[in-house]
Amino acid sequence: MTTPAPAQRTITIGTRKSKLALEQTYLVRETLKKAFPQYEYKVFSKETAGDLNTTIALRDFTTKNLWTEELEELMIAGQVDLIVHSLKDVPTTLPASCKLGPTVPREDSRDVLVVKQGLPYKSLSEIPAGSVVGTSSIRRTAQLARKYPNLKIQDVRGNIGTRLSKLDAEDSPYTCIILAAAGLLRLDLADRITEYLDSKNSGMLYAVGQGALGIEIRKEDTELQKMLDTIGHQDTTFSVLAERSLLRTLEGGCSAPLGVETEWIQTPEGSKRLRMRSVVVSVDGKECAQVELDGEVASAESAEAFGITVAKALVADGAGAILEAIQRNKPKETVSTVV
Ligand SMILES: NCc1[nH]cc(CCC(=O)O)c1CC(=O)O
Repeated sequence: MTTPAPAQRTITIGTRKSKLALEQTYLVRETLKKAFPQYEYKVFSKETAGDLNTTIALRDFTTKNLWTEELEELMIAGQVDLIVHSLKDVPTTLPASCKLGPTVPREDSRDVLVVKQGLPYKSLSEIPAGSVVGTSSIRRTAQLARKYPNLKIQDVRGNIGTRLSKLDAEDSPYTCIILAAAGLLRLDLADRITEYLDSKNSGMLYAVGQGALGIEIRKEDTELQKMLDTIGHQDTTFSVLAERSLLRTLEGGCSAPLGVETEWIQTPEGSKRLRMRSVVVSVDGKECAQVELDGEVASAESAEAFGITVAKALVADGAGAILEAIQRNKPKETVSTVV
């Protein structure tokens, strides 16, 4: 005798409508489908406040959680069951009834240089003094001001495709722009990458969570939690927990000019440690706090504890004063979301 199949749950995945957001959502859907073929999967996409307003510099927005809030409301109301985000756009504190689950392997987390089509420059160090670099990120701006004080920085907004067209336009002011590698790679635009930036070649560190996906669910949804436990990639999950704990502890929110670089280091004894480089730079590039630490990270708890340890070391190195100065100079209630 065969037992009747249990009623099949349909899992609705919420996402923004951008090409990148949809690509990332399909990736999670396919991973889930492969591990749990017995479920039905649906995608629900929605334009968020962040997508709809492309003129105001994002750091002047006054609504919080530009990219995430509306989708979270739908999830709390039960209309979607899971949201796929670019993790770096997810605030460090979530609504009380939501949480992030374990996540899939991270894409390349570095920033990249993209040079205007037709120009010969091969690296950031070759860009001539006085050239205009496009970025709207306070983190990229501050680090560029510190390492490349002779370059000029100008806002560039819009999704990745829009930014590339703005760069390549004949009358464009930009010589180059800085983007996340992950977005370009996921959109099959690797040929636009001129140089991968890191602590060694350019001193540029990336945003907390960059290149990773944030998979958000309702706290009470133990079924989906278990499914994510199965597909989750532990190295990624632990590194981003540590990075987000660092950011949360510094309390700069997304507006902190905080750069990180994490990597797993194999010890001679055969265990692994998480190495975290971190930097907080004043917007003009004149002040800088930086710390590199290795941490014993073998659980969610130790990952979060390590983030706090790095935050304390950064504050001891002067990060507190830099962040306070930024808070003081900002209009009240304003949050920056371009990271
Ligand atoms: N802030 C926008 C944003 N959010 C996520 C990505 C790219 C993908 C990622 O970092 O995961 C980008 C574009 C960029 O910074 O170039």
